[in-house]
Amino acid sequence: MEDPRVLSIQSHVVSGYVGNKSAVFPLQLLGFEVDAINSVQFSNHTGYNTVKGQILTEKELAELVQGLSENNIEYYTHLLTGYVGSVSFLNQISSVVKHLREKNPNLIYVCDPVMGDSGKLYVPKELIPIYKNFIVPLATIITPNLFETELLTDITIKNVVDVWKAVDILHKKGCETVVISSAELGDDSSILSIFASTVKDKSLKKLSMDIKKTANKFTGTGDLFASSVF
Ligand SMILES: Nc1ncnc2c1ncn2[C@@H]1O[C@H](COP(=O)(O)OP(=O)(O)O)[C@@H](O)[C@H]1O
Ligand SMILES: Cc1ncc(COP(=O)(O)O)c(CN)c1O
Repeated sequence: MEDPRVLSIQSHVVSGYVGNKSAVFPLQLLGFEVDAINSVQFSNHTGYNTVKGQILTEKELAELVQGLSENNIEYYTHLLTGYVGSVSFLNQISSVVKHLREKNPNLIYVCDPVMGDSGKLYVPKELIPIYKNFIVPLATIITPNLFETELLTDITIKNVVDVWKAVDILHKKGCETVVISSAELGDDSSILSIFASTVKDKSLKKLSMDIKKTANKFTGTGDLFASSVF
C-alpha cells in the first residue's frame, strides 16, 4: 500500500481537544502523515460560556488548497472533514474533494456530517440538503450519529430495523461505508450502539456493537471516532 497521507479539514481549539486537536495525533499514531487545515481557530469548544477566535472563509480554504496545488503537494490518499458552520464553506469542501480526486481518483473521503445531536441542530438548517445531496454522494465513509442519520435520510429511527433502512438509503446515495458513531435505542440508557455497513463489489457487510456508556459527557469524542474509522 502507498504511504497514507491525510488532509484533515477541522476545527482547532487553543485549549482542549476537538476537531484537529482530537484527530491529528491519533492518526499520526496510526502511521498516517497528516496535513491539517484549521477551519476555525477558537479559544475553546463551543460548550463554554464564551468562544473567541477566527473562522476560515471558503476563499481562504480555496487559497490554501491552491498553494498546495501550485507546489504540486496536494496528493492525498485520504481526506477527513468534520464540523462545518456555513453553506459556502461546505460547498467549497465539495470543490476540494473533486480537486483532490483529479489528483488521486482513489482518494478516500471520510466525512463526519456534523449537524447536531439528540434532536438538537447546531449548524444552520441550510446545510442539511447540501450534505444529503452533494456531500454524502462524494463521501467514501460517513460517520453520522443517530440524529444526523435521521436528518440525512428523513427517517425517524426507533429501532434497529429503522437503522438498517436508513443505512440502505445512505448507500443508495452513493456512500460505500456508513458508520453510525453513537445510538441510544433500547431501554437501557447505559448502552451506546455503533452500527457499520460497507457495500463493495455488490457484497454487503454489516456489524453492530454495544458499548458500556460512562456517566461522563465528552466533547471531541466524535472527532476522535471519525479519525479511528480509517
Ligand atoms: N459517554 C460515553 N461513554 C463511552 N463512550 C463514549 C461516550 N460518549 C462517546 N463515546 C465514544 O465516542 C464515540 C463517538 O460518540 P459521540 O461523541 O457521541 O459521537 P458524535 O459526536 O458523532 O455524536 C462513541 O462511539 C463511543 O465510542
Ligand atoms: C469548535 C468545535 N469543533 C468540533 C466540535 C465537535 O465535538 P464532538 O467531537 O464532541 O462532536 C465541537 C463541539 N461542540 C466544537 O465546539
